[in-house]
Parts: sequence; C-alpha cells; structure tokens
Amino acid sequence: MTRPSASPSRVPTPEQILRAPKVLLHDHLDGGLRPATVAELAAEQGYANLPVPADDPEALGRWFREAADSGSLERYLETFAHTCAVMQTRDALARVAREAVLDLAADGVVYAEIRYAPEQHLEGGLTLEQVVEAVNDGFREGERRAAAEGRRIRVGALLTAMRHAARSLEIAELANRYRDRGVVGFDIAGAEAGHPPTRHLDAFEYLKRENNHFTIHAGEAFGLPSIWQALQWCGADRLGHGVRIIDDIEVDPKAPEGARLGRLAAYVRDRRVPLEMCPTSNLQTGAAESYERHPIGLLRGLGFRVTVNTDNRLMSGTSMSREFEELARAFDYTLDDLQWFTVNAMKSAFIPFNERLAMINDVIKPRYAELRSEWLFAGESR
Ligand SMILES: O=c1[nH]cnc2c1ncn2[C@@H]1O[C@H](CO)[C@@H](O)[C@H]1O
Ligand SMILES: [Zn+2]
Repeated sequence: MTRPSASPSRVPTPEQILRAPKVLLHDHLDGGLRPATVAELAAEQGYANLPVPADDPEALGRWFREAADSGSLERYLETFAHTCAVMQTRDALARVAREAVLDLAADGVVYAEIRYAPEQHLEGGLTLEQVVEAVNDGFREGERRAAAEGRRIRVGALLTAMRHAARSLEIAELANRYRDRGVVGFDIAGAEAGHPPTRHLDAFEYLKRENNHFTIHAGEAFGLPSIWQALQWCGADRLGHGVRIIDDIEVDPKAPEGARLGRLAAYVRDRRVPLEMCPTSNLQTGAAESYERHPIGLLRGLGFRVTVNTDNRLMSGTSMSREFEELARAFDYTLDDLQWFTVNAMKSAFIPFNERLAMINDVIKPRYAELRSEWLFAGESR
C-alpha cells in the first residue's frame, strides 16, 4: 500500500534523525573522547607528546580526524596512543566514560555497548579490576546525569583484548567476573592482518564454556578468511565490521535476488549474524570507497542483519546521527529503514532477551511511530 502523503517516505531531516532513538553496539571508549577533554587531561597530567598544543582543542580534533584519514588500519590505530596516554588514572577513566554516555544520550542513543581494552590502561599503576570499576562508575554517573536531563540511556561495557598481545584469556576471565556488574561481553581489536582470531581460541573457548558473549573485529582490513575463522573456529556472536563479506557476494541482475551468495555469505545471512558496520571509519581505513558504494546498501537490500555504528567518534568526527544522515543521503533511507537498523541492533545486543524486547516494543517502535506520524500535524495533508 502506498502512503497517502509523500512525507513518511522522504529522507528524514537531520533534526528527525537526531530525535530518533538509536542503538549503538560498536563504539570505542578510547576513540570517543571530546577533543577538549584530551587537551585538558594532557595539560593536567603533564602529557607532553600531543601532536598539537593542548590550548587548541579544535585543532586537536582536526588532527585526530586527519591522522586517522590515512587509508590504512595500522596508521589509523596509531592515533590511539594519545588518547590511551591520558586515560591512565581512575579519575580520567571515569570522566571519559561519563562524558561518552552524556554525548551519546545527547545524540539520541538509548542503548549502547562501549568497548575498551583494560590492558591499555595500566601504566598509571591501576589493576585490571580498578580500570573496569572506574569505567563502570563513569558509565553509571553518565546514565544518572543523562536521566536527570530527561534523556534516558542504558550502557553496557565490552572488554576488548588486543589481538597482537597475549592477554586475551586473562581479559576474557575479567569480562566473565564482571558480567553481572556492568560488563556485557568481550571483543578482540587491533591490527587484523597477521593477527588471526584463532590465536585467541583459548579465550573464546573459555567464554563459550561460561555461556558468555563475544564479538570479534573481522573482515575490516582482511577478508573472508578472517570472517570465516571468527565464526567457524572462534564462534563469534557478532562481527565487528564484517564489510569484506561482500567478497563472497556476486552481483548478478539475472540471479533471483540480484546477487549470488557464496557459502560463507549465505551462512552469515541465514544464521542472522549481526554485522557491526561503521561506514565513516571504513572510508578512513580504506575498507570502503564512499558512502554510496559502501557495502551496507547491498547487504541491507539482501536482508543481512546489518547494524550502523560509530566505531571512533573522535577519529572519525562522527556520531550515530551523522552515520544515519550520510546513509540516508546515499541510499534514500527513510525512517522505516533507520528503524530497521535500530531494531536489528537491539536484537543483537548482549543484554537479556526480555530487556531487548522491551526496548524494541516500548522505546524504539513507539518513538519511531511518533516521528513517522508528525506529517499528519504539519499542515501538509490539508
Ligand atoms: O576499527 C578498528 N579496528 C580494529 N581495532 C580498532 C578499531 N578501532 C579501534 N581499535 C582498537 O581498539 C582498541 C580498544 O578500544 C583501541 O585502542 C584501538 O587500538
Ligand atoms: Zn572498532
């Protein structure tokens, strides 16, 4: 049935996108600092290696975006040395965590899983446990303050192990110890080429025995073998990025669906494996050429369980709203499409099923319905 007014099927305005409830599954704590916070923490702590003088946060923000805009994941990752450097104390970690929650809430995010690697925050003498507790405290404080401002948001932590290092089992155990205390799952990140996920099999097998959840960065800088290992050897619940699954899909207008799926792509789609896609980040690391040519358009059309994410808000100068705006512009997405991405993300979250369902039915759908019905009252129908 076509709708009586063109409005609901139009590309939503930035203001509508901002107000739409959003769900974020892939966001790095050490990739989402406010530039001014990086500058202030550096000044406070006497960190002298910032690439730009600490009294110019705007230039600092620009530096992060430009340095990350490198065309390679390895160079992109070098910028994290500066954010991690100023996140080595309890107070700094709690502050960064609190601000992340407030920034997401202000952007209309209602549920987020934020990840970080505890092993990268030990230089100031904190233990792994103290790192997790500092971040948890910051998240809870952020939730309280956001609620006091009328923006309710729920946040869970994902503990990341660095794939080039050898602490993944230890971090998996840490995630398991804190699983009912703010931590909802586990991840591995870092340079992909040369560091296959199977190096960390003991960590994944441990988490499976504990009935815990994990996602794996795979199919970003490296292709199908990485995705295949993450799913079939490691047993990942979700894929971080996963964009290279496109290599197993052949576009063919004569095929029934307009494309032919290889065995792995078919498995990913048919098993409803959630793909945590991060379009802007992919443009920066060279994993995609442009928004218009980003694989998300094809994958959404083929019914993969695609979600939209920010990855690193500082390095990509982005937000959930910005990612949605770019995609809406590139693919003519309507509020229905944005709701579809959002429901996909909520279905794929690592919190209990009843809570995911309540978020979908009692928060996400009613608010999208409200947004979709606004045209009725805008005078356009008369
Ligand atoms: O897109 C990415 N691919 C792989 N690793 C990443 C990406 N973004 C951030 N990190 C890595 O994850 C660590 C913990 O948050 C960051 O310090 C960074 O090294
Ligand atoms: Zn990432």
